[in-house]
Amino acid sequence: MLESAGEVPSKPGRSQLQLQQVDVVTELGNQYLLQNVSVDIFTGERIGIIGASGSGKTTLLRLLNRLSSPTSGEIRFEQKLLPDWPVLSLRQQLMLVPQEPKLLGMTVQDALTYPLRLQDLPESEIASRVQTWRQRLGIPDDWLNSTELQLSVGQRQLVSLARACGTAPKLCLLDEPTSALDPGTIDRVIKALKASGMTLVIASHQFEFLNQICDRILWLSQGKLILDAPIREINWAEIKSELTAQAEQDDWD
Ligand SMILES: Nc1ncnc2c1ncn2[C@@H]1O[C@H](COP(=O)(O)OP(=O)(O)OP(=O)(O)O)[C@@H](O)[C@H]1O
Repeated sequence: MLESAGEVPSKPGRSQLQLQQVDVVTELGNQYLLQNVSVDIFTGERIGIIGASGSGKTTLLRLLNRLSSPTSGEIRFEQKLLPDWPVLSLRQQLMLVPQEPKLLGMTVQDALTYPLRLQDLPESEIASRVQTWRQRLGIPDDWLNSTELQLSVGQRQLVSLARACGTAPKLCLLDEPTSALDPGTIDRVIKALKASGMTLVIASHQFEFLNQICDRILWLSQGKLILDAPIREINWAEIKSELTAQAEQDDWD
């Protein structure tokens, strides 16, 4: 039996991110990657996005970070349309941690401090934030001079999570953040992210992880939002069996 994250707050905070009737159509115009997606996300919520491979989870996260634009529909962050935000300012507040994190040739130490220097923070604040997130996520001293070539995928995931969280974004978009992490490290990530108070939107195939951290689940199927429900209403066994049946059907098609 999965132990859930708990009740959704009865009075959520201010609406922070809104999608209204969002469509994304391929360049050739022959396939919907997202179709008529409308969602309202509130400050401090932790949202999980589930769905089969290719169902549109990454497409949605990239849209929210303005790495791509919807074909139609509107997206607002803090009540302002995304195209009206200066892109750097938007990405500092609404940060994406991609599925395959890169350190761009930097050492771990430089990767952790670089985005904080871009924010012009005092050195003491930079050191304190790096230390805090290294401790929360368990990043040891002996990784600091390594580059991504010397790190495992899971180690890179942890570093890119620490790098993003250190900048204290208002909302963090996480694409498969724990896919390569061991169970003990996943527990540590859950504790750290919950304690941060950030709004989180997490795409993941790891139901146990989502169940422990999220208070609401969105289910995408072939680009359509087919479920938007609080965690207490989620029947994981049913979802798993539907996804398995769908995958078997896809194998036959
Ligand atoms: N630029 C593009 N042009 C055409 N098709 C695309 C483009 N980008 C993504 N797709 C397709 O869009 C669909 C959704 O992809 P997406 O990466 O969002 O899925 P996902 O749910 O994140 O999958 P996974 O769980 O495997 O990460 C897939 O069928 C993919 O092949």
